[in-house]
Amino acid sequence: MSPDRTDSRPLLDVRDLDVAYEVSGSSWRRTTTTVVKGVSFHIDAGETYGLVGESGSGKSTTGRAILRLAEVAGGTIEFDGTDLATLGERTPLSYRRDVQAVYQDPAGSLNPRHHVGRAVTDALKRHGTGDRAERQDRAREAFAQVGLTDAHLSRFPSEMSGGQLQRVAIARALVLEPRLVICDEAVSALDLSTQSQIINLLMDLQQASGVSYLFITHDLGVVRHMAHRLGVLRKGELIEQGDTSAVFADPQHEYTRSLLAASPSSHPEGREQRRADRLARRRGAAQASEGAGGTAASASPTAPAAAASSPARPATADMRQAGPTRPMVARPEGRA
Ligand SMILES: Nc1ncnc2c1ncn2[C@@H]1O[C@H](COP(=O)(O)OP(=O)(O)OP(=O)(O)O)[C@@H](O)[C@H]1O
Repeated sequence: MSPDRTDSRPLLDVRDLDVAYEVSGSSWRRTTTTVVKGVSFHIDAGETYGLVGESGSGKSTTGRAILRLAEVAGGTIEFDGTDLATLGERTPLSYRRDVQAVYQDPAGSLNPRHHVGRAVTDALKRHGTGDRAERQDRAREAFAQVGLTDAHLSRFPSEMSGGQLQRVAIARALVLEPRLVICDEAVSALDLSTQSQIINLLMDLQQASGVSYLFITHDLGVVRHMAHRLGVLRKGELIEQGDTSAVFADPQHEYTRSLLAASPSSHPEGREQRRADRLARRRGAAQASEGAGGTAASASPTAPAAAASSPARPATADMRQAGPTRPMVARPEGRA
């Protein structure tokens, strides 16, 4: 299913969000510190919104507020037109089903004594889905969707790799057919090749189901490939947001520029580009020493061309629908 929009209302609408944590346990004097300040953004159906910023900038806290795990001190969060503040203290099952999360450490959320298949069947059971046989069928289907086999269902977490466990976490989230998945550093702990596989898997699943992602990461390279739009958090404030390609091409804020400048060192695309640059330099040097005197560009059409033609692509990723060429989801008028 493609992410067709039938109306202009975003799936998630966060407005002027403040989140504060209590920093003093004293019963007579409650001291709080506001770590998310006046943050506003929206996510449309079928869209990926990247939330980036350095450590401690409030990315996870924003995700936690949407999941109702952190108290909203100001502003509103609307999901499909419903203000979460009106839902009452106990989060309704329907909301818990609609909004799922995938975290950095999948093993941490899996019971080491249970087969991983049970994580999926238990999720279905908690939400009252089907009988035992149906839940097992659904788990099998979900595993197949994320590239795992029936044999994986009866493995323990300790018998699986990090990438396989992340697939289990994704299967567990998606089997509930959520409308929004908050991916909080969901690929950060994976090696580059597995990271690319999981990113492509998430993008494929989005294409198939129309699910939206809030993709929280400090890795700008990942966001560049995943996100239709992105927001940059700094010290709890959203200092810049816009279409991913526009922000990368022309960052408006000095802080965004410094983040972008710092990102090549932490991402495969940077490594790939540096590798190509190194190759080009070596070839240039070799030519110079042979007395050819050619530049790297003239000496080696392939290396600089590779660097120039794929400035934004991780070396290991299958970027079928990367960044700017991905079909954009229609946005309501006047929105960032
Ligand atoms: N439970 C808590 N109680 C008090 N302060 C907290 C709590 N959780 C987070 N903080 C503080 O809130 C700020 C934002 O933290 P948050 O985890 O949202 O940042 P982040 O951008 O996700 O960082 P990282 O990339 O390191 O995960 C930090 O200063 C952090 O120390």
